[in-house]
Amino acid sequence: MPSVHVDLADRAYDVVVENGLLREAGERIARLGIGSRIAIVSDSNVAKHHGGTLIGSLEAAGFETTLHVIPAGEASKGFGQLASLCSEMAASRHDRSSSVVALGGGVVGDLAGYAAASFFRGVPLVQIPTTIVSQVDSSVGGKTGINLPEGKNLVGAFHQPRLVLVDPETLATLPSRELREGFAEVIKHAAIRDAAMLDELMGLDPNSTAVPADLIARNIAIKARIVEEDEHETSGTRALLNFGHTIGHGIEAAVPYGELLHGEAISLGLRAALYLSQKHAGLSHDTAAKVLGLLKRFGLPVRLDERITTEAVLDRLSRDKKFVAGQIRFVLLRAAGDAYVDKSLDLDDLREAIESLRSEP
Ligand SMILES: NC(=O)c1ccc[n+]([C@@H]2O[C@H](COP(=O)([O-])OP(=O)(O)OC[C@H]3O[C@@H](n4cnc5c(N)ncnc54)[C@H](O)[C@@H]3O)[C@@H](O)[C@H]2O)c1
Ligand SMILES: O=C(O)C(=O)C[C@@H](O)[C@H](O)[C@H](O)COP(=O)(O)O
Ligand SMILES: [Zn+2]
Repeated sequence: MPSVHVDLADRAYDVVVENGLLREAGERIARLGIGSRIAIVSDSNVAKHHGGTLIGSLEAAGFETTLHVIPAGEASKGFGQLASLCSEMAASRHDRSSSVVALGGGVVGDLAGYAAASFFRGVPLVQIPTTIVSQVDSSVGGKTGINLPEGKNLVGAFHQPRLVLVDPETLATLPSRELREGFAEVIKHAAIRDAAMLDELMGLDPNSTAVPADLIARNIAIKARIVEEDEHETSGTRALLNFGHTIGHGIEAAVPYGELLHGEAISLGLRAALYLSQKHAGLSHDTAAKVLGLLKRFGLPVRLDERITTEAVLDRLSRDKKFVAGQIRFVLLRAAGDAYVDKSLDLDDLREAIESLRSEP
């Protein structure tokens, strides 16, 4: 079964992808040689389906565990839940010999990851992702953090996990909306780095939770190679993973958190980025249509709800980390698999792209 090594000097780790892996989590984590106490962080849906299996496996391997369950959904990725989680960990007498295991989607992974980065100034983190978004994207690369009302992911830290355990079988319990949203990140990876995957995705059943392990691993490898090149997003390579995210994050934050799932907002952001890529980067109509067709095939939104105003989206996106000294660093696509960071666009260009989302594609 596939495994991807993320080669980051003293922060290197493996991402293991294997059906049934959750049941082996205890054994695998024990091999890391970390302390014997573990704070498991999960959410109200995931804990119900998969918490028992994880606790059983960790305890069989000799770990002492505490379980910390946050309410499911994006609204939990904020200071309130971070504070409660850190307090619960302190009250449970966790210390520098403890580790955090995140069991859930990207919300759990980002929040628990940030708690691990900051509790006692940093404790080891293991990610066990249970959504497509988290299996192909958020559990890998070390971005952790929380949202502010002003915008997405505005507070956080880089904290690489010590191990990532991806069990595709955990996707069996994922509802269909949450399954489909994950493909926005898969389509993003294909668009920026793997033109062949765009064609292959046409043959995938959008409603099946039996997502092939090798497709998940291929996405992880795309992300891992980019992260190895530019771990802290300083050279610009890692910014390519933000394709569709400038306007997407603006849309996600313009409505109450959780109303739109991350992948749904990114789908809209991808359509807007395709519009700008055709206009400013010479992207062909055929390639733009192919990517857009995939978003539609996976049932992702491509039209912006009229209740979401363009000004609200611009307000949120203008606080994004990709704005540096007033300049927008926007990811455009020249061709399938060929993305770059453009610095020539202004807010009027973005306004036009948001407006383009009002029409039927
Ligand atoms: N750190 C990164 O690099 C990175 C990358 C991509 C996304 N993100 C972040 O990830 C978040 C989105 O993650 P998400 O889409 O996984 O959302 P999520 O974590 O909210 O999960 C979506 C829903 O699915 C439920 N769920 C999760 N796994 C389940 C399972 N196996 N069975 C049944 N229900 C399950 C959850 O309870 C939740 O209701 C956003 O906050 C986004 O900003 C971070
Ligand atoms: O890992 C990255 O780098 C990404 O950009 C992956 C994105 O899919 C993800 O949504 C990430 O959280 C965005 O990060 P941000 O720094 O733009 O907030
Ligand atoms: Zn994303």
